[in-house]
Amino acid sequence: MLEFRDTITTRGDFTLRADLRIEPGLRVAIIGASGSGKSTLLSLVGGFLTPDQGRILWNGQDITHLPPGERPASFLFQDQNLFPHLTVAQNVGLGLRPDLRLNGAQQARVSQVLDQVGLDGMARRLPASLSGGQQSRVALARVLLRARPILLLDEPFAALGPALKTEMLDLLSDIADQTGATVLMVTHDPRDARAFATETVLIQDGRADPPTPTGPLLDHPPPGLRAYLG
Ligand SMILES: Nc1ncnc2c1ncn2[C@@H]1O[C@H](COP(=O)(O)OP(=O)(O)OP(=O)(O)O)[C@@H](O)[C@H]1O
Repeated sequence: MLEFRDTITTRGDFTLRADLRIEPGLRVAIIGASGSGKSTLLSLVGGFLTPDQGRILWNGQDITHLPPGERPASFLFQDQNLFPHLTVAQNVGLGLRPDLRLNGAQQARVSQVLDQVGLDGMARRLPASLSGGQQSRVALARVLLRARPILLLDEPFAALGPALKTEMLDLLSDIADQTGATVLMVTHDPRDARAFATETVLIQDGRADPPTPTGPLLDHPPPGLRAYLG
């Protein structure tokens, strides 16, 4: 279980408070207006930010001050953080060893996850020679390989068209099923939240609310969310 215990985080004039729990294996959407603190919440889990007060726990362990590399989390950004000078296989292999000295078994595992995300035959290509959807698949293959218990996604597929986005969300669901990961996904699109997330954390007025079931929240949004959804 992921817990925010009375955290208070300030960034300039902005303050975000969070006191909530997320059950293991849950898929959660993070929604809220622009600038409400969605990326801030993810950064607190990923270790890129530390709260001024309060604690963050994973399965009872205090991770508040752990550096990002020691957190139980993988991060997927919109730009997919691929290295342009590395091949598809190397970009994925980074998930296992940052120095890319993979042994035979590790190389075989890279091929296996590339197959799983539909990129067989593309191992030696460079990211620039791939479509946007294929680049997303490379990033997902790396996530699959790392198999961290928490997956943090900051609008990962916002640049893709609707059909491709649905395809990627389905693939992400499969990966979450396979790894049993707890997934926190920032999205501006309520359809993504409905399609992917069992529960949703709403951020408004400087506070991240505990997760509530996505369907009822979007069917009967509180006034602030209704204004945001339009
Ligand atoms: N490095 C920073 N220094 C000062 N203030 C910051 C910094 N980064 C973010 N902020 C402020 O923190 C607040 C929350 O930012 P955050 O990026 O978490 O919002 P968001 O909900 O993810 O926004 P968006 O939907 O536009 O991406 C904003 O008011 C922003 O101006």
